[in-house]
Amino acid sequence: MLADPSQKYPPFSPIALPDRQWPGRVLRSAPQWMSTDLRDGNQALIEPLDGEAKLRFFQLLVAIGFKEIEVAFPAASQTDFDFVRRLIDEGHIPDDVTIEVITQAREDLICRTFDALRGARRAIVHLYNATAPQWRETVFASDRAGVKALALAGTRLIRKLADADPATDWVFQYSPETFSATEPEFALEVCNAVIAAWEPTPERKMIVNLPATVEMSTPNHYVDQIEWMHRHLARRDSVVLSVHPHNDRGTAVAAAELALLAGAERVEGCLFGNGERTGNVDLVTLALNLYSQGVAPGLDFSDIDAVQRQVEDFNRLPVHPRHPYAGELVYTAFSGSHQDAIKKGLDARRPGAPWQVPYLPLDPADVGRSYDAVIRVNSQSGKGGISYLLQSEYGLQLPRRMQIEFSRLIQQHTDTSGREATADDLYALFCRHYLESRAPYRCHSFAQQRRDDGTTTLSLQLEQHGKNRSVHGQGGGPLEALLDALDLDARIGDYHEHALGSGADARAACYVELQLPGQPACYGAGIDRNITAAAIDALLSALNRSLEGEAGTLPAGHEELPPRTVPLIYSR
Ligand SMILES: CC(=O)SCCNC(=O)CCNC(=O)[C@H](O)C(C)(C)COP(=O)(O)OP(=O)(O)OC[C@H]1O[C@@H](n2cnc3c(N)ncnc32)[C@H](O)[C@@H]1OP(=O)(O)O
Ligand SMILES: CC(C)C(=O)C(=O)O
Repeated sequence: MLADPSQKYPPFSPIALPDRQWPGRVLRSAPQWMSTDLRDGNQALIEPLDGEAKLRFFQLLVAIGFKEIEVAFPAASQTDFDFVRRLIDEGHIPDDVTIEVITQAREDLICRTFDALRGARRAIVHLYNATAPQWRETVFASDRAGVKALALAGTRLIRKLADADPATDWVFQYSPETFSATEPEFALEVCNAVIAAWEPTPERKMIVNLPATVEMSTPNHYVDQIEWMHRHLARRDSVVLSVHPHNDRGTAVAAAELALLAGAERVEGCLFGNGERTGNVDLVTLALNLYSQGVAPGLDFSDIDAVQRQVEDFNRLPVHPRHPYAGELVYTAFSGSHQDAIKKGLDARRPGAPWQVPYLPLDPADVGRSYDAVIRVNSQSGKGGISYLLQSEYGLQLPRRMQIEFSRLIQQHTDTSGREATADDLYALFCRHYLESRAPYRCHSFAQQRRDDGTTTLSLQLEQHGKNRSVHGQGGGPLEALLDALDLDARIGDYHEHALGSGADARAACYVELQLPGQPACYGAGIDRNITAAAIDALLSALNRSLEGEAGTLPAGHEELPPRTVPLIYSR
């Protein structure tokens, strides 16, 4: 790269528009959408769509809700010509949908375009020619007058052919291609000449489409150009002002949104931003940006995954995992503090209340995504995400201090593997560390008795260091009785239980925090249909883990047991 790029890349010269109106405005309604997936998108594909794929793509666009669809450049290829004919001849165009086709300003191409459209109920004929100095000189070897004459000749021929075929409701669209690189007063001169030649009326409007064929500047400058045109175009009430931003600088979405503030009424683009080079503006993002600001976009992305799968299949191009609203990872949080905040936000949701989940601008359910995908766990994750997944996928509600302990274990695991841990991985690790910690102590069977004085006696058949033993103990509840039976000088800190499932299949999940003398506290867990069995297993799991040296995973400041706030165990 150059140390000083200013000679090679002179900066864009913005238009002067000190009284611009667009910055203070707010978008309150959706624009007229035009999908050019089958034209601008298609011309940018490594393998352009065949007729069959075009038809299925067209049907997808109709199902999403597009009312204007640019279907082809019919004079460019037999495939495109035949596709337009097929749409018309086989009656694939719903009454409320208008097809659009593009043509250069060349007589033979325009005539062929009309051949393709014969018999259409309604059609937009889209004429384009580049107007910027570089194209005037290099492509057309011409000048301003020549380029304007080209546009006028094309317009007049289209008008003649349209007038000769009144059975079709013709709509005319003109695009000064390379508009954003064109001197504004020349772009205006050409557009106004074309408008005068077409003579649109408020009842029979024409479309003037102002493309950022190549994105030349920050969006504010493009939008100043749009507002200036909006103010100066002739017969403004007879013109639908349209924009067609490309994404060379990565700001096409911003350019389109601001252009709508500046007076544009229509946007042309492609799903997921397919199109020449860096793509056309992404209509999915534009629509869902509106939706997440409370504006109905008129396009339906309720099953965004299905739309994405089909578009990837048609275009043979992947949608980026971080693509706004659609990417595989966009409803996912890996980092601990985000997961914590999302979990709290999801827990606090009330039906009918405004969506207020931190870090998620859109409810994933509205686009057919599930909450399960919201949180994923890697080495950057904290207890919030881990416990969310364990709870949502397996119903396990770990107490807070145990969440901290378990998240340390998961972090060791993900640090070592360098990989994401799925909910299944988390559960497997939970089983391995807690539920399967069955040595040196394991309970085979027990009998419990509750006396009139409120004490519990417990008799157990235990396996201890590989040997079977019978032990007996008593206490205020089964856990105290178990400590007594084991003759253990240990303290029980936290105790937590909840049901897993319901009805006849319900099981109890118990979590016990135990501290052996001189050792850090440590959790154990047990799950059983019998609640006392689950509690005994949980205590023995904590004991085994302590004896196996698994204690000590609680971080600094958490080693000491807190004062107990719950009774050691239910008395039933
Ligand atoms: C920005 C956009 O996306 S615009 C749409 C662009 N899409 C496409 O080009 C895809 C389909 N195009 C094609 O298949 C071909 O270009 C065709 C069939 C339309 C024309 O093919 P060809 O006749 O071989 O011409 P080619 O594409 O090389 O075009 C160059 C000629 O067209 C002229 N031309 C280019 N654009 C236009 C225009 N809008 N109006 C009139 N003439 C034009 C050029 O000046 C050049 O003329 P020259 O040969 O006298 O120098
Ligand atoms: C012809 C126009 C609309 C175009 O595709 C572009 O400028 O990118």
